[in-house]
Amino acid sequence: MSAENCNDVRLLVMCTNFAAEKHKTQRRKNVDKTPYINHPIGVANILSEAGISDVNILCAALLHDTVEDTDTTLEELEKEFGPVIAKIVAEVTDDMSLPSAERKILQVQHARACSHEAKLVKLADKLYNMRDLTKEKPENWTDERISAYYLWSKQVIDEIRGTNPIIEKQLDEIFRREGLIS
Ligand SMILES: Nc1nc2c(ncn2[C@@H]2O[C@H](COP(=O)(O)OP(=O)(O)O)[C@@H](OP(=O)(O)OP(=O)(O)O)[C@H]2O)c(=O)[nH]1
Ligand SMILES: [Mn+2]
Repeated sequence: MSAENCNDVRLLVMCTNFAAEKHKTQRRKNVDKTPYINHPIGVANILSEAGISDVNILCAALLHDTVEDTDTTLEELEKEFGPVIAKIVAEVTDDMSLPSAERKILQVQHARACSHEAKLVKLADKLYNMRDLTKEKPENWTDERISAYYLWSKQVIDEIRGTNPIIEKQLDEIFRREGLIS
């Protein structure tokens, strides 16, 4: 069954299954080595909780790290799930051939030009990762690296404010607690 003939529920299940297969050998960087798929599912859950019901956005959230972190290509996503979902994923995918520091600068520079759909996925991605950071330090991360992640996340978020008040309020609670806003 091709994506254009699918109902929304079918599409969501297909994307969840696709992401689970692609991330199946990956783990988060926490001590318990949580399965990586918890992250994309959690990002989609943040969006759903905030009232987002656009299936293309929720599917893009489920798939958002497949191209960056697995052998998945954008062409594959387009073939499986259509151009709308593939484009949102493309917008939130870093060029992994570049050094980490350069990717971080580019995220700040490119954030504002992203589509509304991609900005929503970005907000939820950063919220999930910062919540993880407040729960537990990733293995081998120094306090300085954690502080730098909060600071950089705020730089990205500051470029895309006005996208979703519910998620931005939750982000601001974290930034306030970290002393990055008053
Ligand atoms: N906080 C946290 N992050 C973890 C953990 N395990 C894996 N990650 C991933 O690590 C990335 C952040 O670590 P960095 O060191 O800054 O990433 P980098 O390798 O791409 O430079 C996030 O990627 P991302 O989702 O692509 O987002 P982004 O940071 O590129 O926005 C996040 O999903 C964990 O246990 N805690
Ligand atoms: Mn992510």
